[in-house]
Amino acid sequence: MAAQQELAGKSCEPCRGGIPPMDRAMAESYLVQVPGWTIKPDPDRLERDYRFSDFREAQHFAMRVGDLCEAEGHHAEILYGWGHCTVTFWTHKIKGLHPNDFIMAAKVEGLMDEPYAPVSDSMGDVSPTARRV
Ligand SMILES: C[C@H](O)[C@H](O)[C@H]1CNC2=NC(N)=NC(=O)C2=N1
Repeated sequence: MAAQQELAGKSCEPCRGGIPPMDRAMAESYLVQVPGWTIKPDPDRLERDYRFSDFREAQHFAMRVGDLCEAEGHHAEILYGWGHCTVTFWTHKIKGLHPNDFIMAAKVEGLMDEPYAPVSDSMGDVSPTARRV
């Protein structure tokens, strides 16, 4: 938990490539700092599936994750549906894992401590021209 908070306090550094992705041993040493996350292969990526009590809670979480990613300039793949949200990070330029991915995972963990607030009210303010058709 303390290790996770330390990781969450860091910021993502731009990764322009030209370096190898983390090897498994290094990745495992970071993984212990973000309990609940797992490493999936090809390319190596960091993933966690979160459970919620309904669709809107999962949607709310997915949107908060999206906002966090945009703020940090490091973006998750997000898949959500009724009662679940899967969040995946890897670093595209190096086709694998970078410390940025673990920093983001630790920050996403912090979102789980925030209270649920529905998003439908704020979405009502979206101008018609901004809507997708
Ligand atoms: C140019 C820009 O910084 C890059 O394309 C960023 C954007 N967001 C990203 N997000 C993730 N998850 N991995 C990346 O390699 C990545 N690269």
